[in-house]
Amino acid sequence: MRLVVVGADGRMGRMLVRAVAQAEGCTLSGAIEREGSAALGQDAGVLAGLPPLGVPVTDDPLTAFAATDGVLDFTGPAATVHFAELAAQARIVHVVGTTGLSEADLAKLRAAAYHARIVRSGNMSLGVNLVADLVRRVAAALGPDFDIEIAEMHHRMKVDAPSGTALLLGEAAAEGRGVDLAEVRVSTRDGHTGARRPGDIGFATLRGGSVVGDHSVIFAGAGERITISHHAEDRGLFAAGAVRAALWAHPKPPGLYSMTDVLGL
Ligand SMILES: NC(=O)C1=CN([C@@H]2O[C@H](COP(=O)(O)OP(=O)(O)OC[C@H]3O[C@@H](n4cnc5c(N)ncnc54)[C@H](OP(=O)(O)O)[C@@H]3O)[C@@H](O)[C@H]2O)C=CC1
Ligand SMILES: O=C(O)C1=N[C@H](C(=O)O)C[C@H](O)C1
Repeated sequence: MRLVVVGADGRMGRMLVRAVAQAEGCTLSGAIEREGSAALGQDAGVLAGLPPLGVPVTDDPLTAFAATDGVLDFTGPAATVHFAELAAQARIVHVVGTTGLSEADLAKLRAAAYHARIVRSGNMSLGVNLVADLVRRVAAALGPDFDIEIAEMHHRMKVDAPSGTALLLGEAAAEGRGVDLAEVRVSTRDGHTGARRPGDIGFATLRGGSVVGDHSVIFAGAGERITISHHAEDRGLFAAGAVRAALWAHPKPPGLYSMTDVLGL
């Protein structure tokens, strides 16, 4: 399968280039960065710390998408919406790891999925998706007597909050409880907040250093507390998941899929 990496000079972009180069059955057919990027013209393999792959970074996604089977996209919301339109026109696979997408962005992805095969997840690792399944079942089993709080910590350069993974875990908890996350989500607390509203799902965001991704879902009851945690130690996890998602989606009909579909959970 031919794959293009967009945002090829980013933290995840470089990991994706490595994962594609090392995956059986995949070749890197293009590497994209934005206009004016210092990475333009450089070999994507060399940028990723590999021997040259003969794939220079360009700012021309249209040409790259016309000669590929799929695109791996861990960039930013505006770029991802743009790439989704181009991937739909080219009828290719679009793996979206980008987080911080708004409801309007998601609606555009849903529209693009009439023509493209899109796999989107706030976290592409097997471990987090297994944890989400566990959280859904624990939330259903414990019921509303247990308060649910989700804590996350990421590196100092992360720009969106709560993390995509925290929201994915929140969705799982809400689903287990049979409620809509939007109705019960509390993302900030500051000042005289009053007592906790029963049924709320709270989020706490920490940022600092080089943390790849830590998440904990806390079920706090009267006299006992259950904590389910995941610690990502290497971004290679997410890149491997993205390549797996692209290979999985290649023969599928157009649609919007998740890692739960890819992993068969
Ligand atoms: N779902 C998952 O499993 C994971 C998701 N993520 C998400 O992936 C995203 C990227 O994270 P990370 O790699 O750390 O961020 P980086 O900022 O390191 O990388 C993003 C890259 O995309 C580039 N980019 C942005 N806009 C465009 C554009 N229009 N055209 C081409 N390139 C563009 C950026 O260039 P420039 O610097 O010039 O803006 C940058 O090189 C985030 O949303 C993050 O939350 C991260 C890890 C795992
Ligand atoms: O920005 C990151 O780094 C990460 N983003 C994703 C998220 O928002 O959950 C996944 C992972 O935790 C790393």
